[in-house]
Amino acid sequence: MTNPPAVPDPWPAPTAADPIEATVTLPGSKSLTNRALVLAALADRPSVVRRALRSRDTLLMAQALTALGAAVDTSGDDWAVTPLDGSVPGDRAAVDCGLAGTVMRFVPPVAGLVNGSVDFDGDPHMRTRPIGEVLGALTALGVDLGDEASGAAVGLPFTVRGTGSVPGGTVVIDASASSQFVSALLLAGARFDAGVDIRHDGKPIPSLPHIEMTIAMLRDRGVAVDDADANRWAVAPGPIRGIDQEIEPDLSNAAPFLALAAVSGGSVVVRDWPASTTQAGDALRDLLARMGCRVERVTEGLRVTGPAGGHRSLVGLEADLHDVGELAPAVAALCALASSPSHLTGIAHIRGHETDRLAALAKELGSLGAGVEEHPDGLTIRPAPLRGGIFHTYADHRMAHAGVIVGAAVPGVLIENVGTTSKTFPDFAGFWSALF
Ligand SMILES: O=C(O)C1=C[C@@H](OP(=O)(O)O)[C@@H](O)[C@H](O)C1
Ligand SMILES: C=C(OP(=O)(O)O)C(=O)O
Repeated sequence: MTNPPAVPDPWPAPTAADPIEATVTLPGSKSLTNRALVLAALADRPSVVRRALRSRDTLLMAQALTALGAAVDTSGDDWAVTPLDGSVPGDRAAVDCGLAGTVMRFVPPVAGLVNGSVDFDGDPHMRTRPIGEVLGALTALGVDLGDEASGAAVGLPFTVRGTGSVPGGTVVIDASASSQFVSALLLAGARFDAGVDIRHDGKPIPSLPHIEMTIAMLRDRGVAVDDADANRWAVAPGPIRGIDQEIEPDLSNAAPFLALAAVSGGSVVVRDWPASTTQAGDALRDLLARMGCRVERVTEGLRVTGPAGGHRSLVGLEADLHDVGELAPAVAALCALASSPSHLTGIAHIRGHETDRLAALAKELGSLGAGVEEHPDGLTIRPAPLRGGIFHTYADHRMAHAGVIVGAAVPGVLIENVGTTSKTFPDFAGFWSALF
């Protein structure tokens, strides 16, 4: 893999002098790639993950599964995966979770299924992201977390002492902080001796489309999942079939590109937009239409055309983003550029994402002049003239996306650490600049 050229820090976000007309082919979905890798590592035969996303989160996942004894060939666009062989090479392994929620939540249940100790840690901020419910559940399901010195582990760093099998069974968790808690247990659950039967007890679970994605991918591989009752999921014990899967483009990462059509009054086509999908990013079709964009399927993919006059003609949005919280930073940036007020609700949980996104959006959009009020579970955003300035990202790829959207409309926006976009997008700055 060739490294993208170095970009200055802070990085001057390009501003659209004219309506942008572009057709883009976006890299693969992070959520689909990392699920496909985990399932391939647990499968009964080799798999291929076609058009895999090559980014920090997915390479960390490939490294983690390799450390546990799988083989992942990441040399091309299609990644061949040889399943785990039952033992951690060298009996002890270290897993770097970086800032990837999917690595921190999805890999520990897998570590229980191999023989050997696995030490988990990650970026400094990762130590604050929630995981305690998954660790508590794993203990209840018979996994040894080996934390006799400190009592029950509640976050990074922690160690899983795998024995090669997990008894499994019934477990109750509170997944109101992250849908990934449920996905984590479901992904590995078929390989537990008794499978897994998960009940959620707590406030509503966010990001439900991501649980649907997990279930659909398990069923594609022959795993029986019972999701007939709300807040309960049961996976029968049995093999996970190794398959070839082509990864869809990342529809959440389509947000800044479609937003570029919206703010510039231009037209952007995202190639290969799936006809049906479990990706949360598909909600952009509805959200952008409600803000005044024309959204249509065309032969090549999905076309969004911004209103004549660009962002000054966008209307504000009343939206509950509970199911699609990862879209909130890009949507908030569009709302800051719109001509009427917006209320974004249902997203308390995004305070536990790569950074406290509600606080970060209020601060950074506010520092450029936007009228942003922060609530416990959302944001109110009122139209106000915006100005240039530094936009801090807090190591959050989606904060960088928010910053470039504002920068497309407002001259003089400087993105601090735009390189943080490498979490889910290779050379985002180069790709974005090429559109202006
Ligand atoms: O399972 C997944 O792939 C994801 C689930 C969601 O997490 P939360 O449920 O923590 O919001 C989403 O925001 C994240 O970007 C990816
Ligand atoms: C919340 C996100 O990521 P993670 O998978 O690290 O939770 C995100 O990408 O918006």
